[in-house]
Amino acid sequence: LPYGNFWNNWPSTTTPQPVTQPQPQSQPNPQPQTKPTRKFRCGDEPGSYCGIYPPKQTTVSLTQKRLFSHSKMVANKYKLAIIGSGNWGSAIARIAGMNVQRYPELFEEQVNMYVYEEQVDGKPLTEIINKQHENVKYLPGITLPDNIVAVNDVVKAASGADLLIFVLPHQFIPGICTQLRGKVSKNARALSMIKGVEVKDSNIRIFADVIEEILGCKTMALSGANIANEVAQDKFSETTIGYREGDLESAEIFHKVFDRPTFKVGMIEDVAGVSLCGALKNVVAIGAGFCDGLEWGSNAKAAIMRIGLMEMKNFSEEFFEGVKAETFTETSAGIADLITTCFGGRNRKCAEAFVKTGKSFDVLEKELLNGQKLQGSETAREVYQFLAARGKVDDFPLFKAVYNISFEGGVAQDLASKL
Ligand SMILES: NC(=O)C1=CN([C@@H]2O[C@H](COP(=O)(O)OP(=O)(O)OC[C@H]3O[C@@H](n4cnc5c(N)ncnc54)[C@H](O)[C@@H]3O)[C@@H](O)[C@H]2O)C=CC1
Ligand SMILES: O=C(CO)COP(=O)(O)O
Repeated sequence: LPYGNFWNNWPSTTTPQPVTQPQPQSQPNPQPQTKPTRKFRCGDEPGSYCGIYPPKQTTVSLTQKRLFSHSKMVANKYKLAIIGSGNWGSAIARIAGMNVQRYPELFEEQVNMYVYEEQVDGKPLTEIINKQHENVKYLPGITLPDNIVAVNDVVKAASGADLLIFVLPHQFIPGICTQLRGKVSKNARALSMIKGVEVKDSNIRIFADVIEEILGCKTMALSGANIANEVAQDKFSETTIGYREGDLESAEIFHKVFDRPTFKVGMIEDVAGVSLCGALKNVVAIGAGFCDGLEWGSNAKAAIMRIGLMEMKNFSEEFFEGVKAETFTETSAGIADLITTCFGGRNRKCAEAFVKTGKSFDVLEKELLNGQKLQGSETAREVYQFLAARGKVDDFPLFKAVYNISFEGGVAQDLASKL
């Protein structure tokens, strides 16, 4: 693997490694040190830094020192709770459940997983999960580790947790966080895996900010090219943690929760960029699905993806501060997730069916997804409403066209002429 050098070099033992500082070479005419023009370089020469992951030696020593001297660590172990149990929620619970067993010195073994209770074949889903260790509705055929415990009360599920992972369809987050308000320690750290945005009139927020504001605990984001069924089968993929300015320490703890040989976790100091990539690529995937429904072929889909990437980046840079261009072009959360979703995701699938059947997205979600939720059509509506409130709709012709075709009766065949 060409990038194997810098994804992750976590040690297999907990023994701190000595840091070897590179010795300066004596040169007859030393040149003044020039800063690289790019903030991040990609390559696997020693010391290279792809922007996704810091170089090996620094990371190993820093991480070990910080994690193992952290006051929480000395007193007791991190307790993890997963808030959500859909297709991705269950896949990520499997990963986290295996990793907390891999690092028993760091984490408490039991991981509560909040399950929105429903009856499946006459039995509560929580009961089925706890007996069979399988989420038969949202991730059938995959065994969950037996330290994952399904809990149907979100406050009980989160009780005592130091690390909270939010992985629910975005429309349910405000309700869930309101139930949790005041019930979660402000010292807990949270991570949002939600691919969506919150829009209220001319205001827009990423869900890491929504969660942080309601619960009062530091929240970062994880997003990537992660079709849940593939991750659950241990097919290789990458993902990206976007962390707050200066908070690499928290990111490193979550890195321990998720990183595995087949699930490589990169990190970048850009919580907004990572979150917005995850939300906006779903709108582009609706456009890609329209292309498939129209049987326009690969060139057309590539064009939608190219234009979509530009709109994702322009939108994020215009309305959010500190977003990094390289999040879009160099991380799994950016270009890689756009590609996988436009080829293999639920949004693409339903948008293809939208064109072929003429049914609405609400109907198709029910008919095709068996309880799973579409995020892209709702995000298209929310982004359009936000842009309309800001008077900026015409600056984003793809987002505008996806909304028009999805909700205003626009003709899918006119997609290209609208761009
Ligand atoms: N499935 C995938 O491949 C991936 C999904 N994501 C993102 O992860 C987030 C969660 O998606 P999934 O886990 O796939 O969910 P899902 O779409 O598979 O499942 C829907 C979930 O919502 C729950 N639910 C239904 N009504 C509810 C209510 N009123 N309150 C609370 N929960 C309710 C259901 O019980 C179920 O767990 C989304 O933002 C999605 O975009 C991210 C990466 C991959
Ligand atoms: O986010 C995803 C893959 O990274 C899944 O996308 P869909 O919701 O379109 O299936």
